[in-house]
Amino acid sequence: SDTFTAAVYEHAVILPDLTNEPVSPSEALALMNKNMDVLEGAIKEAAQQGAHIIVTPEDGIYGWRFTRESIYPYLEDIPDPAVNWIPCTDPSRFGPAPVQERLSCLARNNSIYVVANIGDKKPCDSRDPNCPGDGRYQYNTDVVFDTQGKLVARYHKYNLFRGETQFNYPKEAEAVTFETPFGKFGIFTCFDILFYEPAVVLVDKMQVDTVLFPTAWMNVLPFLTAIEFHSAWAMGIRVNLLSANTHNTSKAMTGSGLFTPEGPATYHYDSATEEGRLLLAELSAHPRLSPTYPPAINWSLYATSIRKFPGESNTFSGAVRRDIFTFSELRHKDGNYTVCQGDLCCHLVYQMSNKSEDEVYVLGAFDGLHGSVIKYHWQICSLLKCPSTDLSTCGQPVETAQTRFEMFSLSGTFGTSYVFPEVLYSGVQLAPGEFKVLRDGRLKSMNGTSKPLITATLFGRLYEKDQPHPPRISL
Ligand SMILES: NC(=O)CCCC[C@@H]1SC[C@@H]2NC(=O)N[C@@H]21
Repeated sequence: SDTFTAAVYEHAVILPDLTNEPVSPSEALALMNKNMDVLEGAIKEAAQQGAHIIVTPEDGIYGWRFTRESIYPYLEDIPDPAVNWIPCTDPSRFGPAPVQERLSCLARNNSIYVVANIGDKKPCDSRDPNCPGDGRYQYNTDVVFDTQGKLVARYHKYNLFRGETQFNYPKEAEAVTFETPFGKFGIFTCFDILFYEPAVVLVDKMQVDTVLFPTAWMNVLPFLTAIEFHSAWAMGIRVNLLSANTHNTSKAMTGSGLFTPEGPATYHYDSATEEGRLLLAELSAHPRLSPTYPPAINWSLYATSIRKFPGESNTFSGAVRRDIFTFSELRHKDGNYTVCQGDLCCHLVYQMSNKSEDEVYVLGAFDGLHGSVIKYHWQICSLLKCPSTDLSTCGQPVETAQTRFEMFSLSGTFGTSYVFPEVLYSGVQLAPGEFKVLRDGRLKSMNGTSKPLITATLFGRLYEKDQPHPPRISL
């Protein structure tokens, strides 16, 4: 098929009680069944509306707040899909697997691919020098069941986020793919999206059409809210991304969407209620063959071709969380500015619709390692609203703005082809169809911004300059 209908469900996960003591297997299953009751409603609704595939979130079946011991009753042995297994029709083939059985039956009975995130356990012993002291590996795992209920994909999360001490790192990054009548799919989870393996490998080497992305993403302004970064990643790397976030406002987790190389097909962001939300859209099954598939971008062409940048003036340093940016204030209603840091020079031409005395915008540049334990290299050019007129606040989070722009054009001398274009409007809203990226690397508004602007950012990743991960320790 040329197109298919995809669904994601942002699920307000029912959490386990806060305890370090392991619960019994039946108590664990009772909690997981409560979550699967809700997911069942979403899966049935999606199937009724014609969806071919539905993605549910990371941690969506058992939540979080676990130790290595307390998550154990929630885990199942998940076999390699090569065994050709339909848990719905042969539930005890590999020992007790009630969660896989229920997910498989939901897929089979509703004729829909079901994507879920659960925990895998693999026993090991002293013949394996890396075997953890408690005799098992535990993995944060995505599973996919096809329309017959067959297990067709199993992916062990490679880039665990801080605090996921209940899980082990897999030895190697797994590039998991599977074919469907509506394109080739790849899968990874949450923090993985910021790294080369397996995310970029799936797109550039394995040439998947669509990435399945269960996530539990805490929003971080100004550059890493879920909808902002995930839509930018789909556009920058030019693939479909089906992103299902967990919904938990106290942890700033919200923001799911169906993102395409051309922009968001649909998205959801709700920091006010505790409701889940089902999203559906019709997407191209083979986006690379679509007439609207965007061309490859030379991200530094325009900025390096400017014969002489307008001189840098009045720059100052400011922190975006722990990253020290070089900023320059946009002092006038229109103009052009250049700001440099390290090997990166950022160039902005802009015209504001209204310049309010109460609002300050800056152009910022950052070229360096981000992160404390895992250090990975960012190159960022950003047009950014400051929270107040006090310049020392620039870089701190801001959710609302009043200033619209007649135009902006942002470019930079990036040393990478992996640059993700972000535009975020007041109220943490995306700007579908309102900006484009030119082949020479300029991020341009098309007819001005329809809403006030929080940030327009080119977020570059220099994967080859990332510091090696600290040892992937097994406990
Ligand atoms: N479950 C996960 O793996 C969450 C990791 C992604 C969260 C991203 S990484 C950088 C930002 N910091 C956050 O707290 N959220 C963002």
